[in-house]
Amino acid sequence: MNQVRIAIAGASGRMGRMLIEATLKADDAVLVAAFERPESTFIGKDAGDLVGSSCGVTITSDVAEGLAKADCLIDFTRPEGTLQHLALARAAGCGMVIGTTGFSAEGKAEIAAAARDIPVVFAPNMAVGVNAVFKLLDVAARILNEDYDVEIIEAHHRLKVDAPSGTALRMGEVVAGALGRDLESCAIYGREGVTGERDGQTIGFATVRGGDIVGDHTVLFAGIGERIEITHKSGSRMPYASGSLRAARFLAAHKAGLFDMQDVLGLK
Ligand SMILES: NC(=O)C1=CN([C@@H]2O[C@H](COP(=O)(O)OP(=O)(O)OC[C@H]3O[C@@H](n4cnc5c(N)ncnc54)[C@H](O)[C@@H]3O)[C@@H](O)[C@H]2O)C=CC1
Ligand SMILES: O=C(O)C1=N[C@H](C(=O)O)C[C@H](O)C1
Repeated sequence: MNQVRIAIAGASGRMGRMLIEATLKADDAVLVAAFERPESTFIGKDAGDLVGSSCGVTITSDVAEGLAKADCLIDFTRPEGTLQHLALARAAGCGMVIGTTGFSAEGKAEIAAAARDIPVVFAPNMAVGVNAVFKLLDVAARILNEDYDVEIIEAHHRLKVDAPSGTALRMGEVVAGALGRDLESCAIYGREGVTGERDGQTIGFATVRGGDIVGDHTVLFAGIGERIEITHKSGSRMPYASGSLRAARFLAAHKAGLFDMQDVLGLK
């Protein structure tokens, strides 16, 4: 069996550790490199030690050298880190799975440009269940159409730095697309003071941050006399890691191109 050679950026992060664990457990993938920032106290440590089983891969900040051994870089870091890694992956001809959220429009354009040379899966949520929910939202929005007010509520742990979550924003894009609206012009990110009555064309977002909530998302369609709520709740980060490995295997069959998890799961 040809094993996919995986490099992981942000190795000591919440997702980095989960990805190391998932890769070490997979029969068809092998961990070949693990990266951290130069100032990290984890540099020089065995990546496997982060999940309780040494594996002989030393955490390094030399991304270019590590990528020379890899088929795919899985990156869950921060936009600025991901974009630096992207340039190195492009130079090395290495595929990339990008789970990082919070990119500006310019950052997204950089990813699209790099994907002309290397294969990239870029998705705000790698979990199969969330990607199923994206499809359900499209169907629900088309059926309910203009008669229901749409509000998107998300909750995450206290350490999350971007808001609304990438997943909530994608949910907004799916619903807006189904209703023929442009999310950029119809999104309302929070309300305060005398806001006036609700404009039926808007899509509202509400963000909750606290404790160790892994990730909850609800899309509420509020009508007259009834409400529909479509909810996904994450109990673990492992579905994100398993989905990322699935994306890495998918990339092995592609030379270049920008994909998301809907492509990986055959949902388009
Ligand atoms: N697409 C998906 O399915 C999911 C996406 N995420 C996203 O992944 C990202 C990371 O999430 P967590 O693991 O919870 O964060 P975290 O804070 O636990 O880990 C981030 C890691 O990236 C490293 N890092 C930060 N800035 C860097 C830079 N400039 N260069 C290189 N490395 C850098 C940190 O040292 C750390 O190891 C976030 O954007 C989050 O929203 C998280 C879970 C699922
Ligand atoms: O930061 C997180 O934790 C998560 N981030 C992603 C997002 O912003 O949507 C995915 C998931 O919700 C967990």
